Amino acid sequence: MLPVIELNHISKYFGKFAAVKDLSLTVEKGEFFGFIGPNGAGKSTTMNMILSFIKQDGGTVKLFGQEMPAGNVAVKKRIGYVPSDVRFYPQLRVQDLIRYTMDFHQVKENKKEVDELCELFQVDRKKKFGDLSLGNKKKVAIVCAMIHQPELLILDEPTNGLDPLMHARLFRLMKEKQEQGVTIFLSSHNLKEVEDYCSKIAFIKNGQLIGVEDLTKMNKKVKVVTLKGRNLPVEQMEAIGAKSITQNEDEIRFLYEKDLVQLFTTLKELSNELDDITVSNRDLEEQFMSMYENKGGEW
Ligand SMILES: Nc1ncnc2c1ncn2[C@@H]1O[C@H](COP(=O)(O)OP(=O)(O)OP(=O)(O)O)[C@@H](O)[C@H]1O
Repeated sequence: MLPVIELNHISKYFGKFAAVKDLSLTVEKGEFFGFIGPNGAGKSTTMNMILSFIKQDGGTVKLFGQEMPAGNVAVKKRIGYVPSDVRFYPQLRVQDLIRYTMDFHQVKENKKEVDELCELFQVDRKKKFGDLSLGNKKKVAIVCAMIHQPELLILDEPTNGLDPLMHARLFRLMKEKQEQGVTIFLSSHNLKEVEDYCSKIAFIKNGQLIGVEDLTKMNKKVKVVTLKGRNLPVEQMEAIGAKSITQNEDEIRFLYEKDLVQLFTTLKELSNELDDITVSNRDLEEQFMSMYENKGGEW
C-alpha cells in the first residue's frame, strides 16, 4: 500500500537560514503520527510544505502517492487541516464559514454530521468568528477540518487553547477516526497526549529529523535504573552497559537496555552497600528531554 505522506529529502530556506534540512519521512495509512520538537524546530514549516502552502527548495512531497503540487486540488480535498494559528475572516459568522468550507470541498451539507460536530465541540454557529476566544476559534477550525470526512488529518498543535473537556473530546474523536482508517499527522508540545495516542513519533530539531520511534516498542526497550546506597560503584557503571549516568549524593541514575537479571547479578558482585534498586520504564518526557538537551549520546 502506498504511504499517505512521503517526504523525500525536503529542505526550506528563509534567506540563508535553513528552517528544514534534508528531511525524509513516511507516514502510512491509518497511522496516528506525532511530530514533536522544540519551538522553532521546523514543524509548521514542514506541515506548510506538505500542504503546498509553501514550496520546498529541494526534495519531493508525495501525498497518497502523488507528487505535490501536481494534482493539488484533488488531493487537498482528501485532507483536513487545523493550523496552529487559526485565521478566518473576522466578520464571517461561523455558520457561513462552515458553508464556505463545504462549498470548497464540494460536499453537500450533511446537516446531521455538522450538527453533531458543532454539538460535540460546543460551537455557537451564530457568532462572528472575530468575536470568538482563542479556544473557540480552534474548535471552529477543528469542525471545518472534519466536515468533509478527510482521509488525512494534519493538526498543528490542535489542543492549544482548548479546555480539558474539549481536549479529551478531540482526542477521542481522532482515535475513532484512526480506527476507521483515517491517517493523523499531529504536531504537539503536549508529550502526554502524544504518548497516550500516537503509534509513531518523529523528533525534529534545528530543521533536521533526529529520530523516528515506534511508541509501542520505545518505552519497553529502555529502562531507567536508580541505585541508592553508599560507596556506589559509579566508575564501573559504563562498563556494564549503563548510559546517561547521573550521580546525586547516595544515588546513581542511568538508562539501561540489556538483561536486567545480569545487571542485578553484577551489581551484587560490585557492591555490598546497595540499599535500594528501582527500575522503571522511561516515559516520553524523559526521552524527549534527553534528546533535546543532547544528553545520553544515543540519539
Ligand atoms: N516566513 C518565514 N520567514 C523567515 N523565517 C521563518 C519563516 N517561517 C518560519 N521561519 C523560521 O523557521 C524556523 C522554524 O519555524 P517553524 O514555525 O516551522 O517552527 P515550529 O517547530 O513549528 O515551532 P513552534 O513549536 O514554536 O510552533 C524558525 O526559526 C522560524 O523563525
